[in-house]
Amino acid sequence: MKIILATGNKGKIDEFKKLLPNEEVFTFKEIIGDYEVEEDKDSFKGNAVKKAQEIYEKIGSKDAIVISDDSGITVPALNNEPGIYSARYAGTNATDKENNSKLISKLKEKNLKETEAYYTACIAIVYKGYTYTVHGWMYGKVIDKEIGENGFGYDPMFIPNGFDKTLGNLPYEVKKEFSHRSKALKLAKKVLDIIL
Ligand SMILES: O=c1nc[nH]c2c1ncn2[C@H]1C[C@H](O)[C@@H](COP(=O)(O)OP(=O)(O)OP(=O)(O)O)O1
Ligand SMILES: [Mg+2]
Repeated sequence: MKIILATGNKGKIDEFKKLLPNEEVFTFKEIIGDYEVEEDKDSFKGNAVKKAQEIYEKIGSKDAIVISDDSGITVPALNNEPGIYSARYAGTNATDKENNSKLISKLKEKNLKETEAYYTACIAIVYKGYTYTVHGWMYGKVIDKEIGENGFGYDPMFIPNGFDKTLGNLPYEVKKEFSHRSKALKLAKKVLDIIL
């Protein structure tokens, strides 16, 4: 099956390719080149739907299977920041490093060495003009420093429940078992089984 990912995030693309080893996975950039979808909705679902629908329209083939992912990390002790603003926490086009530094300063302001946090992923599928959405979550805590180089984004600051290391220091096999993205994609595969 040919699947087109409506994402420009390299970390997500690597994970989707590992999670879909038996499918032909393309990124939208390989098909239509550079394109930016404005993420102006107020939920992961709103932005995931917008990204998948806009890329599906741009590609212009009814039979294309387009999959988007809108995701982020929520820290209840910081009034649920950064949430849907995770990618632009430190400003438009902020790097992962800059976003992590901002989260670290926010935690330090509140003297929080560690606190509960969770990742959310909403995956939207668009096929034959119809849109389907599924969600997945991963629970754990964030710490006020970055440890390890594995993963991407906030992973060096995130310790999943049941572990004592950050995702920066855990192999991808662990993240693959429990991640918000893996869980959402399991549901997305069930949707594809039904609609294709
Ligand atoms: O597994 C994850 N491990 C670490 N960090 C993560 C993860 N999942 C999402 N995140 C963070 C990265 C980014 O700061 C934000 C996603 O923002 P989000 O708009 O969905 O993605 P993006 O702008 O990087 O790429 P795109 O919109 O093209 O899919 O949450
Ligand atoms: Mg984005």
